[in-house]
Amino acid sequence: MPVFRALSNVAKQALLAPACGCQPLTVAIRNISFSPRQVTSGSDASFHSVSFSETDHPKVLITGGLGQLGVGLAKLLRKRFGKNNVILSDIRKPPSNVFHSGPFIYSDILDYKNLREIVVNNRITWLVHYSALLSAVGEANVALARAVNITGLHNILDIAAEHGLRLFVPSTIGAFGPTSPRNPTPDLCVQRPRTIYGVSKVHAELMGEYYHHRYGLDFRCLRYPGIISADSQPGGGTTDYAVQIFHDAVKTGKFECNLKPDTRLPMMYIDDCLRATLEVMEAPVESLSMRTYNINAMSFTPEELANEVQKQLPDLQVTYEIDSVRQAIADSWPMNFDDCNARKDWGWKHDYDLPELVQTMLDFIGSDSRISQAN
Ligand SMILES: NC(=O)c1ccc[n+]([C@@H]2O[C@H](COP(=O)([O-])OP(=O)(O)OC[C@H]3O[C@@H](n4cnc5c(N)ncnc54)[C@H](O)[C@@H]3O)[C@@H](O)[C@H]2O)c1
Ligand SMILES: C[C@@H](O)[C@H](N)C(=O)O
Repeated sequence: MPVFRALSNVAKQALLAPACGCQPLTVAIRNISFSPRQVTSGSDASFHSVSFSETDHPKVLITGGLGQLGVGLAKLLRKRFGKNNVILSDIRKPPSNVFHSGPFIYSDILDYKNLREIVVNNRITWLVHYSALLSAVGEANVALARAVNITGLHNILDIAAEHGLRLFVPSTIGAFGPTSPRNPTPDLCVQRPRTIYGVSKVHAELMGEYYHHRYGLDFRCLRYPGIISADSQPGGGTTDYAVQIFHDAVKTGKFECNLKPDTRLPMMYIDDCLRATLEVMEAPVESLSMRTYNINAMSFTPEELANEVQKQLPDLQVTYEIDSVRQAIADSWPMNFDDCNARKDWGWKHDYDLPELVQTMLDFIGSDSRISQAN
């Protein structure tokens, strides 16, 4: 296929050419190889008949979409861009309500060709890369975390650069470490995390910014705090206690916390997190003075959270059984996040502080458990 060889040569030349900050190139990053599944008879005609009205909305692919955050993000983006313009993907089987709520596709981010085929066949323009192993599960399986969080990211970056996508990759408070300033932690400071999760996220921030400067990739990244949600379960992180306390408080009236009572960490309600993600993706390029931003909402300790929950459920009993792995991780993370650049550049503003968070979580979980008791 001469055309593929020619493109491949362009890619090689571009990679060898000196970096030029003023005129970034978007080129094929890898040697392009022909995938027979990519062009099938019958699909070709519709592939080329793009109507202009269709291009008004982005066509979004969310990887790792069945975790704590993906389903909620798909719901928000579908409301804005239309149901069929947002495709959720994961390697797990979706529950039936998710499967029936909009397009879902199997996608393993370690399978480069399959990923490229999905992007091409669906004419994806925005990619939200949520697949990852979080901090605690990452420490329990370093080899897998390295593969998913680092090799998987390389696939995503190359596909996004080759196809001119706008790419969102979340980072985390976990991208900082014990030598970072912890109270508050600014956007730019020492980043020497001690977890494979944190190391992989610093790598993602740097690689994304490098692809932006070198190839013109429209890379956008937010460092999320611990995210708290009522209708989706966290995937094995250090901040998971702040979700579990609500479920246990409502269901059993007892909660055993795996972090010390005075462990302070930045946290955010999921609605704020997902709205921030949409806002930074829609922000005009000229408003972005950086490509990786801290975002912040609140910061509390387990004791402060328990006190706030006890204002509504005074009988809640909290005990502490410390998990040494999670505690060591939490002790190396920021206590407070400085997000002044996000507020200044693209107008970031959170809605939920601790009292609103607690009220919202208890209302949701309380009504959910009343419904299941009635059924
Ligand atoms: N939830 C938080 O508190 C939080 C905070 C900071 C940053 N983040 C980041 O946001 C993103 C989403 O977080 P989450 O809480 O939804 O994570 P999660 O652990 O709940 O979900 C991750 C998803 O990735 C999928 N996955 C794993 N291996 C895969 C593979 N090879 N190919 C495709 N998918 C694969 C899993 O099946 C899972 O559904 C992650 O990148 C995470 O680092 C989350
Ligand atoms: C903070 C975040 O990245 C995730 N919730 C974790 O604890 O690993």
